Amino acid sequence: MPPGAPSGAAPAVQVRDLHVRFGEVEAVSGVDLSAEAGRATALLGRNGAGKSTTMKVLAGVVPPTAGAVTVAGHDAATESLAVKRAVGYCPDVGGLVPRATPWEHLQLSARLRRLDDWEARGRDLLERFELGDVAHRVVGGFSHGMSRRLSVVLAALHEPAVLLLDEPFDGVDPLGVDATLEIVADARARGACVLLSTHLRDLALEACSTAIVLRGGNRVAAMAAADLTGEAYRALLD
Ligand SMILES: Nc1ncnc2c1ncn2[C@@H]1O[C@H](COP(=O)(O)OP(=O)(O)OP(=O)(O)O)[C@@H](O)[C@H]1O
Repeated sequence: MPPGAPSGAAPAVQVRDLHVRFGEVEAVSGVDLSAEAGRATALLGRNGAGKSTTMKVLAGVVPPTAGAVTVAGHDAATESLAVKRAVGYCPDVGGLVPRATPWEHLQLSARLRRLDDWEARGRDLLERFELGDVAHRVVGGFSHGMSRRLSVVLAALHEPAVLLLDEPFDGVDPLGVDATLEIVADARARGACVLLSTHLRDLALEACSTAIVLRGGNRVAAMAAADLTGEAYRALLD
């Protein structure tokens, strides 16, 4: 079982009536969702639907304004540190230090998480994402796609119980997409729960067995990914 994995059959991620307010803006207004260990769940919806905000709450980065959120058995409102330890989080933007190299990012992440014997896995992940040759180059000069790849590597390094990938395919070339799909498959196979937000319905269906659609801060559908046809998706977005 992955470190920090919940015991028993409770969903790895459980969200009940989540509200998140930023000043006057209600970014999330009453989302319910649950996601199981060993499965990947896609979070879809138009720009501003509340996907990234929901992901940030699940990552322990933004506190819920109201509602009940449990991640790997930890309450996101009161145990954000335990939540941060249990998850691997690829944020939609940012999170990288421009003057540090990929290898230094891995070293820092390993130190913060007190990982032993992480170097071989770190090297392997960089190779899989074709970042081996630039492992010692500062990331300030990286393209958008290279930065996205490194963010996925950092999220996956410690084999988290809950893997949160926010727009991992954004600007990433087909080989990077394949490497990300492999990471998702590996995580599912070792019993982790994966949540993946994307605008790309085809890739969501390829990576995930369940799809959740948000609109205007609300959940408007939760279904088997295979049932989310292009027509069904467009109807949910309108
Ligand atoms: N820090 C913030 N301060 C104020 N408003 C915010 C903040 N973060 C998000 N919002 C607002 O909350 C709403 C939901 O934003 P969010 O980023 O969660 O959407 P999203 O579904 O991830 O969109 P996208 O597909 O464009 O990334 C939007 O109206 C956005 O402007």
